Amino acid sequence: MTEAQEGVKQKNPWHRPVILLIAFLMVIGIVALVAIAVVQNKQLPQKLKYGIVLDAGSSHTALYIYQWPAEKQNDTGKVQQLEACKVEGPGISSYSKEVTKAGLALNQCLDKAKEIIPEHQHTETPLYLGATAGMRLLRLQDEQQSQRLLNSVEKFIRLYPFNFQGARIIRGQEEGGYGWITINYLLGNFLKDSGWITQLSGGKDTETFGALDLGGASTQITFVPEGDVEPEESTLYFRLYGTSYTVYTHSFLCYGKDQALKLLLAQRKESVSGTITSPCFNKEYTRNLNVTAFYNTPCILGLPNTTQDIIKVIGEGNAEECRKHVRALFSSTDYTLTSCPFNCVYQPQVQGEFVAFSAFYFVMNFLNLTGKEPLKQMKDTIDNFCARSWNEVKDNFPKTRVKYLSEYCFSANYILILLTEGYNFTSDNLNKIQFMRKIKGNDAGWTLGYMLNLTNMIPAELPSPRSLTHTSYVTLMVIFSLFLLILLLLTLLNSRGLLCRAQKGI
Ligand SMILES: O=c1[nH]cnc2c1ncn2[C@@H]1O[C@H](COP(=O)(O)OP(=O)(O)O)[C@@H](O)[C@H]1O
Ligand SMILES: [Ca+2]
Repeated sequence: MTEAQEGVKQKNPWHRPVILLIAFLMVIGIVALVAIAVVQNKQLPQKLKYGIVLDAGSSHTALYIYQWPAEKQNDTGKVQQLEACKVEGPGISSYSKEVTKAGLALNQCLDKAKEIIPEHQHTETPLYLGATAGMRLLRLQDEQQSQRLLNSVEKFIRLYPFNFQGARIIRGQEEGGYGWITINYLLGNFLKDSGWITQLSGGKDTETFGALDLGGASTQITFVPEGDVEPEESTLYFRLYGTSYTVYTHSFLCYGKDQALKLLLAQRKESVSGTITSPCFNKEYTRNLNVTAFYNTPCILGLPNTTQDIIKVIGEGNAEECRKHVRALFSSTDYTLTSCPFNCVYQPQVQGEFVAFSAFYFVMNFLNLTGKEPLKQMKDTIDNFCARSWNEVKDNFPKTRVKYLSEYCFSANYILILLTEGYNFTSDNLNKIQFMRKIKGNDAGWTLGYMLNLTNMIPAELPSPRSLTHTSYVTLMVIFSLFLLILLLLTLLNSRGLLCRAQKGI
């Protein structure tokens, strides 16, 4: 050993352990980097799974195909809608007199599902059919007939190779609850970030959004209230991803927009000439109602007192008056199946954000009122639309279905009163409602939540994290890279220091 080297060793007695430590830390850093990259980028088998849900609504049936990666079925937001197929013709409850036709009508959409889903997966693909308020009403009218209809539909669906789980009429509470699950699942509200970092720091729970669903025969409101929920029949308890939710829900049968229109027109007194006037239709609009067919619903107790088979409805186009008629619906006990529907039904104060979908969206979207417009602007827009003559409206919207177009004046006023006087939204919190048809490419509705629940795809507890979120991945990579860089610099500085000292012969 030279004198200089001896000197370095004596003046820097710690240099060897420091270098050893730095080398050791560098090795750890490199191993960590490689481990993170391997975990994050490990090849996951790409098997996809499928599920089918048929939404047998009062006005029409729709078939939804969902798809998800087999290995990630318990993660939130992994299930995606692959296809929505609208079944031709009316809802299945309209086939009560010709039950075999209800199933036949489904064949186009079921054939489409056969084409879309790979053949070798047909038998493992679950298929559910849930019928809503149209069938609830038919069951009230004639329970046996509604069962015959469901049996006939089931028989037809069994001709297909899918793993059919049966056709049933879902309860109003389920319809509300599954709609709430769907929107919050799609918005990612059950779990903001399932990555390691978030979970290690306590896993933040996000506020859920309330769900407002307006169908043809019923409407549902579902949300997590601030205080306690009562009574029991309006309470849903969910444990999802490690969090417990107590949810208020109520479904108003007969208060979907099609049944509500029947209730509204049944209130009107017919004139001697067999006509009724209604402020809820545009001026110059006329419609002939076949009395037996139109009023054939258990929502109306008995047919209106009329001598005619056909009643002519004449529009007056007056939104202010229309709202008075709608208001009367909410307190009337004359015709409604559920007497005293809104004032007597317990509902906690609405709170938080809401998503309003189905007919809420269709109607408000038509009137360009989906941008959280203030109440006054909503009223003005609706008033102006109702005041337009039917001929002008028809000319302006030649592509819109006449059935929908003719009812937008009524539907919009109905929605306004339902929200403000039924559900008690005020001008201050009406802007908490987002009118949406789709969330991230998926239709907002009860079907996705129904399938997630029946296939046990929402775990009660938080699944153990398998890989990192992109943010966590990038953060860890940056931290370890910086760590390695610092070590590298330290090593360089250290060796330069040694060199200098060696050169200076210290
Ligand atoms: O484009 C549209 N414009 C207006 N209303 C629509 C449109 N598409 C569907 N609807 C309405 O949405 C409602 C859907 O109700 P659905 O058939 O789901 O009944 P349900 O949920 O009460 O069983 C019906 O009133 C239907 O007329
Ligand atoms: Ca519906």
